[in-house]
Amino acid sequence: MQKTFKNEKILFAEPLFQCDGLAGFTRSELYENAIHRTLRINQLKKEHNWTQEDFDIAIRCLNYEVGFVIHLSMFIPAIERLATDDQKAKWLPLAESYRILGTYAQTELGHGTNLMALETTATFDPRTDEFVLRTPQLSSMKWWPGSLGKTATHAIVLAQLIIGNKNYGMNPFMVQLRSLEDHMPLPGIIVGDIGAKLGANSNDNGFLILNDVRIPRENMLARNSKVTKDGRYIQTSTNKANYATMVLVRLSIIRWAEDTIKNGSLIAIRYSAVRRQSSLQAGGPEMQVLDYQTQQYKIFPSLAASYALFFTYEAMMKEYEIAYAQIMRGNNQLLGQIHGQLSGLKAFASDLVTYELEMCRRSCGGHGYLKASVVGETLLHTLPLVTVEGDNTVMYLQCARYLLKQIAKALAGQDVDEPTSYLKKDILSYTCPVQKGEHCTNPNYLLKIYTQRAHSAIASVARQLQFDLESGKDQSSAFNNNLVSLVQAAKAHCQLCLMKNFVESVSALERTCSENLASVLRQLCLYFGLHGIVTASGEFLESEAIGLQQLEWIKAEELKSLAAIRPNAVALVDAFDLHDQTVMSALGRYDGNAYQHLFEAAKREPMNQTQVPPAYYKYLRDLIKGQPLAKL
Ligand SMILES: CCCCCCCC/C=C\CCC/C=C/C(=O)SCCNC(=O)CCNC(=O)[C@H](O)C(C)(C)COP(=O)(O)OP(=O)(O)OC[C@H]1O[C@@H](n2cnc3c(N)ncnc32)[C@H](O)[C@@H]1OP(=O)(O)O
Ligand SMILES: Cc1cc2nc3c(=O)[nH]c(=O)nc-3n(C[C@H](O)[C@H](O)[C@H](O)COP(=O)(O)OP(=O)(O)OC[C@H]3O[C@@H](n4cnc5c(N)ncnc54)[C@H](O)[C@@H]3O)c2cc1C
Repeated sequence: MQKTFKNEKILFAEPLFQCDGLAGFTRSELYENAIHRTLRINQLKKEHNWTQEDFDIAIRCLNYEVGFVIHLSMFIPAIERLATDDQKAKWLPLAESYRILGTYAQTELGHGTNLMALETTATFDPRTDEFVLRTPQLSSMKWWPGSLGKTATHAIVLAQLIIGNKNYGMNPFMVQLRSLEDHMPLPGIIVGDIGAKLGANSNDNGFLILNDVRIPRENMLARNSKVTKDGRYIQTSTNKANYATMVLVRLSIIRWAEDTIKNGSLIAIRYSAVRRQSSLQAGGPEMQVLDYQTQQYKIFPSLAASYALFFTYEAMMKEYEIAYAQIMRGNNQLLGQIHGQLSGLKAFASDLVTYELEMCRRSCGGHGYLKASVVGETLLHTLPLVTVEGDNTVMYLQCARYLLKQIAKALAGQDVDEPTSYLKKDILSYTCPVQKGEHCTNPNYLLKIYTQRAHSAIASVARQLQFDLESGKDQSSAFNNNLVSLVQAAKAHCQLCLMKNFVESVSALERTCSENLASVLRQLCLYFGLHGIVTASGEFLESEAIGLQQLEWIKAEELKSLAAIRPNAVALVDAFDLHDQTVMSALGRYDGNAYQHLFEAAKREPMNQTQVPPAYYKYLRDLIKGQPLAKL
């Protein structure tokens, strides 16, 4: 599942990367530890000639609990995508050698989603051949960018470009924030950390106020548009190309989601295999809770989602690489497709894993509420994924906007993109492939059902929009009147994508792997498909992709699937090949000694380093001895 990290032993031999001790760290300690880790991984990379992929896998092995995440995942990719060749030659060597440390400063206190309304300005001053960057008001200050608070020496600031009295929209500007001599903020720069978050507190997300900060004209990243010395704005590519960095990060978030749900399902399944509680026969032996159908119903979706997201990430990486290669050659033909696909899939993947991680946590009973189980911490660290790189609702709507364009092309008899080729089919010619109970065991039949449901959802909302427009609603009112259905259509398309990638990937694997492995993967793929229909049965019925009889067969087959997966459940999470130090959970250790590891973790609890707590001497002693308490 995860390319086995041949350097795991090297990494986890060092105390710095042993995660037991992170509990109880203060924010400053977490922050410092994260920086220390990234720089040490960099040293290991040089010492052992690791590849960039090894470096990335090392960071994933540490659950991204490292420093400079934005520098690595956004600042450098943004230079690669938004800078001219000369600008790349200047800035990339500095960034790649950590001589400058960067962030991607787009979101403001008052705006995150609506990029068109960003308030930070960059006004061209032809007299000095400079841009003057300003934070006009409180709501304009940059707010949230990772590493901005205490680390970044530079930021790619997204600002409204003003020339004369004309606004040329959002453009990217390289701005130095701190001195490279003493790290102090430069004149006109006010920066700081925005405060503690629910999770990811090793990251110094920050705020930035720009008070008439001057930068040379050459600091506008000018791959897609530039300003000449005499103040002319020249657009060399679509402004949408300035959004390219976000597309890449949305792809990375799908893999982040895959990594977190693998951790969650591994913890839940391994713990459920060792936890014995209650018995079915009076006086009989206590059962492994993994044998309760309800426990399987709770956690096998996370197991199936782990594999589904793995296959979808692999497929989308290939799709992205093709699109990116074309875009970097100036051909933006695939930009709309990759944006629409990754907007929706980032939202669907992060929604899916945050829901399933909570189910994994609940399945661990009381111990799921201990930090030492880690499944709760994993959820906290995953929660931002439904917001970062675009709030999920807004991302679904971007995907829906893409789907509406595609179905309009399909209905006009024009070519459509491969991911939406199903919209060319005649929706009325569909017949449900499941005509007998045993048909439910065919993933390809299920795929046809998913396809019809997605097609129907998109066609339905397109018709409703058309009806609203013809009834006299203006474009934005008609759109707002159908947002819920648009999100529903985008989700239907994304769920189809996951199912399609799962079915096609297993089918491809069957040609090379053993029949035993093929049958296990087929079973999991089948379960993923059945469960998806059951959990959204209303939409599948509404679209007439299935009828009540089919739903009855599918629900029965889903429950049978649980029993079929049970014998392989532990092996399927072991196949993730995750080191105990990656999972970090006392409940999910490979040796299965959950109680021993829980007790070891409790003994490490700082409060247990003394037998008598300080509070005893302050408050309890007199109380217990019946002596009057001093005024508190
Ligand atoms: C090695 C270690 C690394 C580890 C890896 C870790 C991975 C990193 C994971 C987590 C880190 C995350 C840190 C967080 C970073 C951030 O959050 S950065 C800020 C992100 N902000 C957003 O995403 C803002 C969301 N809003 C938007 O994208 C836009 O405002 C919009 C909602 C899309 C609306 O766009 P716009 O205002 O322009 O208006 P529209 O009319 O909707 O769109 C106009 C046309 O542009 C097309 N479009 C829009 N966005 C994109 C895009 N991103 N790419 C391509 N094209 C885009 C849109 O389709 C319209 O086109 P059309 O006119 O042809 O239809
Ligand atoms: C941990 C973390 C790290 C981050 N790192 C960075 C970073 O490095 N750089 C950076 O620039 N930003 C960063 N961000 C900011 C992030 O990109 C924004 O928070 C995100 O884009 C959402 O925007 P918002 O916060 O303005 O939410 P809003 O858009 O204000 O969302 C609030 C509500 O309004 C709804 N809504 C908004 N617009 C619409 C619409 N058009 N239609 C329907 N509903 C709508 C949303 O669905 C949501 O329910 C980070 C955020 C977090 C939490």
